[in-house]
Amino acid sequence: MISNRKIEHVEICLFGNVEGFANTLLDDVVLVHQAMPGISFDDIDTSVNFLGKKMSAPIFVTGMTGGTQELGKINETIAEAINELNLGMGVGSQRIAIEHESARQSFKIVRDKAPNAPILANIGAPQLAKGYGLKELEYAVSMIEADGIAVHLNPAQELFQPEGEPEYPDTILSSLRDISKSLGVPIIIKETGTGISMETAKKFSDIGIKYFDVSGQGGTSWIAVEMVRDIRKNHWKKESAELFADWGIPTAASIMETRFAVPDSIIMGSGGIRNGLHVAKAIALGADIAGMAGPVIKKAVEGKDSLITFFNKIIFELKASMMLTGSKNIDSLKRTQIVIWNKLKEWIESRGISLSTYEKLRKRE
Ligand SMILES: CC(C)CCOP(=O)(O)OP(=O)(O)O
Ligand SMILES: [Mg+2]
Repeated sequence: MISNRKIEHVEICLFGNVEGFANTLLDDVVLVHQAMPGISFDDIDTSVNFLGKKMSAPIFVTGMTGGTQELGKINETIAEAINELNLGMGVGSQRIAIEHESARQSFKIVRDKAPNAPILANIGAPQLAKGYGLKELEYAVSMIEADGIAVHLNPAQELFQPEGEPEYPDTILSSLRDISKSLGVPIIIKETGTGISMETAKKFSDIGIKYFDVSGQGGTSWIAVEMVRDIRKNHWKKESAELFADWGIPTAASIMETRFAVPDSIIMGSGGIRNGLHVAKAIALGADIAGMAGPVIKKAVEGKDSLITFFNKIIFELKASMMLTGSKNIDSLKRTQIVIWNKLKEWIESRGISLSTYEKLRKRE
């Protein structure tokens, strides 16, 4: 029963050991301190526009859950918090709500509680290879009056999921190209903890899709989540899942690869973003906004106030990073001076990305 998988996913993300298998490489990005910042803390403006709507800060809760009454409660708490703070959020895969009418309210509650926020619908790419088309994506969007839809790419997770569907034929690309022409809202290509490469970003920009949620390695490992499910079921894949638990492209590298491959893309830097300094680094490195999931759901189950306190801490840390780099707003943060060293420098050199070329793209010159 699909709802069992939905509940297991959340329970494992909350209480399981599914992080720390890998590294975002954000530690290899240093924001250069400016001792004479030229701005005062209270003058800092963290607002951004995303999906045609204004957010108070470049912080987006990426799609996680939905499908049952209790999972709907989590969506409700997150929606109340992002509504109060003028942030944005996505929902978890709506496949369950397309297949079961009873699951719809757990997603609809998000728009009810956040009437003006930028909100993303969510469908998995495997379903596009198994008959889903414009009708299903339009239904997912209309269910929550979404401003866009995240199509999640999760081949690694499907490979190790006991009941997984590791089916990613190129027909998904032609189907998305056709759907994007009539859908009416943008399609965001969203990875799920293993990151987007230059080659993958290019495949989607070639069909006119330029929104990416990179969801790189370094946060929740969805291979590890499915490994836990394999172990519980004593599934033969469990040991192989452990071998691949740290598979993927580190978040910092994936932001750079996507920006380099598609200079005019809109990038959500996500995967292991845990604090406001990570948010600032992701944006300085080349993302337009930052995405968070794991830490948000952990606070959401403590209640709205706990989640709001958490977001306020993140926003303070973002503003502190902006103060100490002399960045008065998010556009200037995108152009602030950075150092890229250690493993991240080795990664981009071995991938043929020239730092001088990248600097121009990063600063949108
Ligand atoms: C997107 C992923 C991180 C979580 C959902 O994976 P899933 O295969 O259970 O999603 P579906 O219900 O769409 O198959
Ligand atoms: Mg799936």
